[in-house]
Amino acid sequence: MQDAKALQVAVVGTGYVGLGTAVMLAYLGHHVTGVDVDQAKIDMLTRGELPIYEPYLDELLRESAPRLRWTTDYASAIPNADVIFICVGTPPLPSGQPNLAYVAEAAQSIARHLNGKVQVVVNKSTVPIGTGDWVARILEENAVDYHANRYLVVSNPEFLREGTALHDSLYPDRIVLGSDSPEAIERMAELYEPLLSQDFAAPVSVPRPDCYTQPALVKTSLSSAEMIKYAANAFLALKISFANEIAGLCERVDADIQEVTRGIGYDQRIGPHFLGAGAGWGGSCFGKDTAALISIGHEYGYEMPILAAAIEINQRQRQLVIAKLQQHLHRLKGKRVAVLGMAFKPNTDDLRDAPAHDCIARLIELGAQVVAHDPIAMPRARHEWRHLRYQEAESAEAALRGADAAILMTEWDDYRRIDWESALRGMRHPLVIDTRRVIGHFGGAGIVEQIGKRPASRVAEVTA
Ligand SMILES: NC(=O)C1=CN([C@@H]2O[C@H](COP(=O)(O)OP(=O)(O)OC[C@H]3O[C@@H](n4cnc5c(N)ncnc54)[C@H](O)[C@@H]3O)[C@@H](O)[C@H]2O)C=CC1
Ligand SMILES: O=C(O)[C@H]1O[C@H](OP(=O)(O)OP(=O)(O)OC[C@H]2O[C@@H](n3ccc(=O)[nH]c3=O)[C@H](O)[C@@H]2O)[C@H](O)[C@@H](O)[C@@H]1O
Repeated sequence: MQDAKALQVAVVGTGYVGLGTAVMLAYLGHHVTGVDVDQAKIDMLTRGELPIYEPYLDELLRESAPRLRWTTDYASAIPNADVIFICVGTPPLPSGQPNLAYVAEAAQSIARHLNGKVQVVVNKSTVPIGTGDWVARILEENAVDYHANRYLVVSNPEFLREGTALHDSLYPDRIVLGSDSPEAIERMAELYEPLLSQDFAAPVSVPRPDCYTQPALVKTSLSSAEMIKYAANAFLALKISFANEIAGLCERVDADIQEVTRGIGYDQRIGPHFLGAGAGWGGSCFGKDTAALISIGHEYGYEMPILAAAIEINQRQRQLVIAKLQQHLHRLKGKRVAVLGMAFKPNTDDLRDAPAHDCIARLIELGAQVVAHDPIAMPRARHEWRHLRYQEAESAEAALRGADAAILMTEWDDYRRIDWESALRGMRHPLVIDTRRVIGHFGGAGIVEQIGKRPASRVAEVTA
């Protein structure tokens, strides 16, 4: 716990972002009430159980428990709050625009319980530019006892990644505070003061990373902060798509994308991160946010061809996995294909827009028999992917046994520990499409094909 002035905080929405925010702020010493409309989620949290899998969340939740409370009742959370965070979902509509219905509902519910003293309402959800002003209007129209200049709106975008959410919350590169009210920015800086301080005492459960540097505090207008979030995600998605595009050419010109990205990554203007070629990006945000940015551009008659290309390349990567299987096996009908990894990335059980989903769906469409495994996400997939007819395997090795081919979709550490030479020997046809560069040097019998690798070493065919 830190020595900062403790503020009363309400966090509306207890998904990845809401939980990360609530637990981090409680650790900083603030008194936090998490509000959600999902009674089952609130019941779980009240019992000390977690609705999602996220490393370190359990430990930090327990460490901060005395300052955390969970409820579905806005009336018990909002009136006393100095700062109110909106962390509800903004999922994509078929048009590409984000669905702002949950933000609107949350803002209306908050408005009904504002108390007339100065309260800061913070948008942490990813929302189109202009939403902060729109939320301010909702507060104004729905506040029971409205006082001008009492409800200050701030955009404080979230940059956490699933799987490392607590590290990203406690040790961010930057904190962006966008508001047209200096008073609101001041209160937010007060809230984050412990994180910005040299003496920040890191929690035992989430140790400070070796490369830690103090976060930058970026103060901007409301609109710039909203734009920063979209621009950041779009740029990261773009980097990955760029690496994937170069990877395709590498395969054709006898180069290796991993060597190429290592070579360009040392250039400080480029940097080594987010150049991992493979099955492309997935998850709940890159697809949604690139589509949203394009749709915002459309509203202003402004085309964004780079983003459109990034999305197209990303879709192509998912198809590439199946194409590689077809190159080797020709017809997939009746073939048994092992799918290793279902979550969109390791260390999470989040399945939203996971590349594995589209690959499994396509394999089933082509008549293949799919046997899938994921160390953490299988129970969730049982429910969320019940429309897909695949079999579950109790282990990766069991999935591989007797398979005609395997596709490795998520780079879980468990898959690095597999004895690949022996696993390939147990397959009916020893072929693995390793989309995440999990399998290291391979000299056994079989074919390990990796994305963006020169053909000579891509096919390691050695007779046993
Ligand atoms: N998942 C991630 O890693 C990140 C997400 N974001 C953004 O943060 C926002 C939230 O994302 P997630 O946490 O993934 O969402 P989520 O879908 O996991 O959770 C949203 C929560 O809000 C609750 N909710 C919906 N309407 C409500 C209402 N009226 N009152 C109270 N609770 C309500 C839902 O029941 C749910 O528990 C989105 O805009 C997303 O783009 C930003 C950075 C990272
Ligand atoms: O707005 C959000 O929701 C978040 O979106 C991403 O975080 P997240 O989606 O949780 O995970 P990432 O680590 O960014 O991975 C996204 C996808 O890109 C893929 N990826 C990532 C890196 C890479 O080099 N190559 C690559 O294909 C991953 O496998 C995954 O499918 C951003 O990294 C966060 O900063 C942001 O807050």
